[in-house]
Amino acid sequence: MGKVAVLGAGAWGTALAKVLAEKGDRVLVWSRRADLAEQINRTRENGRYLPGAHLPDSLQATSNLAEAIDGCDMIVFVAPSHATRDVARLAAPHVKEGMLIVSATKGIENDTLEFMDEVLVHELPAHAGPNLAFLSGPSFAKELAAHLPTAVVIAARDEAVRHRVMQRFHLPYLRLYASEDVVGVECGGALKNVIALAAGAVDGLGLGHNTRAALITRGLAEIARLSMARGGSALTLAGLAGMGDLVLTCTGELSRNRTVGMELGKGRKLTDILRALGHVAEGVRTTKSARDLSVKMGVDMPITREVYNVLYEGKSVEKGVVDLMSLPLGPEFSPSSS
Ligand SMILES: NC(=O)c1ccc[n+]([C@@H]2O[C@H](COP(=O)([O-])OP(=O)(O)OC[C@H]3O[C@@H](n4cnc5c(N)ncnc54)[C@H](O)[C@@H]3O)[C@@H](O)[C@H]2O)c1
Ligand SMILES: O=P(O)(O)OC[C@H](O)CO
Repeated sequence: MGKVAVLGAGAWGTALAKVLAEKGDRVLVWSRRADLAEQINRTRENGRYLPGAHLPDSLQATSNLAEAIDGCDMIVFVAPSHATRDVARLAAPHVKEGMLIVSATKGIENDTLEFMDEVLVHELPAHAGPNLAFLSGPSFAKELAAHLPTAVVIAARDEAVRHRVMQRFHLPYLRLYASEDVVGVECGGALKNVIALAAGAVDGLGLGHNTRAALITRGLAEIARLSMARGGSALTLAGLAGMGDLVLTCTGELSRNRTVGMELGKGRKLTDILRALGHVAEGVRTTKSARDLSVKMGVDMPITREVYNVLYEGKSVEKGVVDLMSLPLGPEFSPSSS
């Protein structure tokens, strides 16, 4: 077994670090906040982001990034997407040849419109390419930490890297599937959060199961359109990183993105909702990136557009629903239809 650096001490970083420690690795979790690192080491629990999950002694936390990476053979990037570039820049001087690099973050950067694949390749050009893998799929941190059976995808362009990373995470309660479609897996993970905001919003408005099912299905259609326009495979979106994660996030009560949507649907203000949430809801920033990407690439993404209008243009959820229902009628399946 080896030593792993997990860069990000939120709910997901802590849950994945716990998995790796239970598998037998020595794990150092990097927290940018020294007080959180100290609290994790003292109490064997991340009381701020993953309360109630006991952390093994082989998992330690540190606020020293160089110490976290020193001597490790795998680095897991799991900060929120808007922080990944900064974390990668801080990590870059310490990364050594041959280290496996895994991203478990789901999101698209604002401004550059880059997915984590592109961010990491740009910031770690000497290391990220062949050794880079992505972990995605339907997985709430709290349920994984409680050992509830979970299945996710490991995407990497290199077959040996896929295999090595799958072996590192595999436990009786965590099953991994391999994919070579990095683009599709990243699109599914990032864009399901946007659709979950919409699904939460219609639930918050009190609309029915028909509405939610329509949103999930048509949401998947527009995720697939963007993914295929970027070179991803349509089949990936029928899998764990596509439909699997979309269904989980649009229906699961643990979802932060769905919660934000529900509160919007009930008429609360976004700033108030985010302040009370206390965790990242990646869909809020990713909606802007996805909308900009859809305009730039000429891909029709009507649900994403309406979520953008609600979040950033002050449109009401009710009007967003009316406008989606009034779109021109057309075929269910077409590369461009809404
Ligand atoms: N929580 C889950 O169930 C889950 C599951 C799968 C994937 N993810 C993904 O994992 C990523 C992280 O989510 P999370 O649930 O751990 O978030 P979280 O809200 O629980 O924690 C966020 C963490 O990031 C840190 N952070 C914030 N800004 C930072 C910065 N600028 N630099 C360094 N660290 C910073 C915070 O201090 C905190 O430790 C997201 O992309 C999310 O979509 C989460
Ligand atoms: O709680 P959410 O909405 O950030 O979703 C968490 C995971 O991405 C679910 O797979």
